[in-house]
Amino acid sequence: MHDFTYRPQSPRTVFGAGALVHLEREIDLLGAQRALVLCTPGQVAQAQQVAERLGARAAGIFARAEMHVPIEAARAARDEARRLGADCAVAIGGGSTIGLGKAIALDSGLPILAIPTTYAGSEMTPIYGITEAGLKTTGRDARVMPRTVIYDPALTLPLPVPLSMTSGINAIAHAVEGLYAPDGNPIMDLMAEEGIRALARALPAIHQRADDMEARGDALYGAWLCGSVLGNVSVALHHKLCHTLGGSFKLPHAETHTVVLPHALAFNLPQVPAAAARIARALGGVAPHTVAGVLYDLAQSVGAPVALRDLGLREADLDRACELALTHQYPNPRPLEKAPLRALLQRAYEGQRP
Ligand SMILES: NC(=O)C1=CN([C@@H]2O[C@H](COP(=O)(O)OP(=O)(O)OC[C@H]3O[C@@H](n4cnc5c(N)ncnc54)[C@H](OP(=O)(O)O)[C@@H]3O)[C@@H](O)[C@H]2O)C=CC1
Ligand SMILES: O=C(O)/C=C\C(=O)CC(=O)O
Repeated sequence: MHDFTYRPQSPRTVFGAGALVHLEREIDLLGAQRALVLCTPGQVAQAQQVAERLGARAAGIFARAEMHVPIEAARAARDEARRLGADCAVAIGGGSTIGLGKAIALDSGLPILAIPTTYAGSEMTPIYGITEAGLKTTGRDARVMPRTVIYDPALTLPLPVPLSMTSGINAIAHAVEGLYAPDGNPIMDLMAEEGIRALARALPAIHQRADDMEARGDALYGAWLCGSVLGNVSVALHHKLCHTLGGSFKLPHAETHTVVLPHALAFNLPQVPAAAARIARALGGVAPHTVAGVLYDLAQSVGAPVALRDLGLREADLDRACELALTHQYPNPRPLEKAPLRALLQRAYEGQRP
């Protein structure tokens, strides 16, 4: 029996190969005249392409986005936006660049137009994260949700294959946890299942051929769906573990999601049969009790990491990681207890197949 409350939250979304040509139209629709373009230091060429397209409406480029949005970068970007009189920010890049745009918006309400070039999904969420003195704070605020998102698969062609694989699995993780979220709903379930299906199809194809435009489009379509799920529901143990490992042990974001997902899913699986059935369908009709192992195999088959020890975590850190994951718990279908959680972390550390 369905029982839910749903208030859709979604930016205006423009999707298609070559969709960047619609940038000027979308800036017009925002009523903006001076756009500050944001990017990471390595993506200045793409940012310049955007600035050239905007011509006189480009206020400048701020190329200091970095992972987990250090407060210093957020303050510098806010100052730059103010100094240049920017009336919108165009964030071209992955979750780090879009996160920087969100940090500006949180403070100033500046509208953001996001052009994602990874599959992390931040562009579809009202979730922000800012790191100060080594501590990452996350929150939800409608002000940080991008007003417009342009998805152009052509812009993802240069995304290196290893990052494409882990970023895609980061997106799958949003959908997996959306399927057992206490505030989920039937629309989110459909989007989550279809998002997992699209990414599970696309990643092996991109692994085979990085410039497969069809597969790049499929992966970005999956990222849109999975990001939308993240934007509308709560997340659970899996995301908590990844935020702990990323925030306190500086593990890389997408790779950590990739390693942890099969283990967190195996932990919750007995409690979530309906979610398992949908994931199983999305993965090609496998047996529902095998989905955690199938996701592990997917990661391994596309050359993605499967062990936390290969991401730089020390075995001596596992006890502390377990303690941290038990504090300020996210709602989870299976209650968290120390011994099984510590065992989960050990298996993820060693890279055992669940
Ligand atoms: N708030 C939310 O809802 C969400 C937030 N996040 C946050 O986002 C961050 C992670 O985002 P993620 O997307 O995984 O990674 P990043 O945005 O950090 O991108 C990773 C790297 O990818 C490279 N890159 C990006 N796009 C391209 C491209 N088209 N071609 C070549 N290289 C490219 C960049 O390299 P270079 O450095 O060389 O420029 C960049 O450093 C984390 O801080 C995470 O917490 C993630 C998901 C959701
Ligand atoms: O940490 C943030 O910036 C907010 C959410 C996420 O990173 C989601 C995720 O873990 O992929």
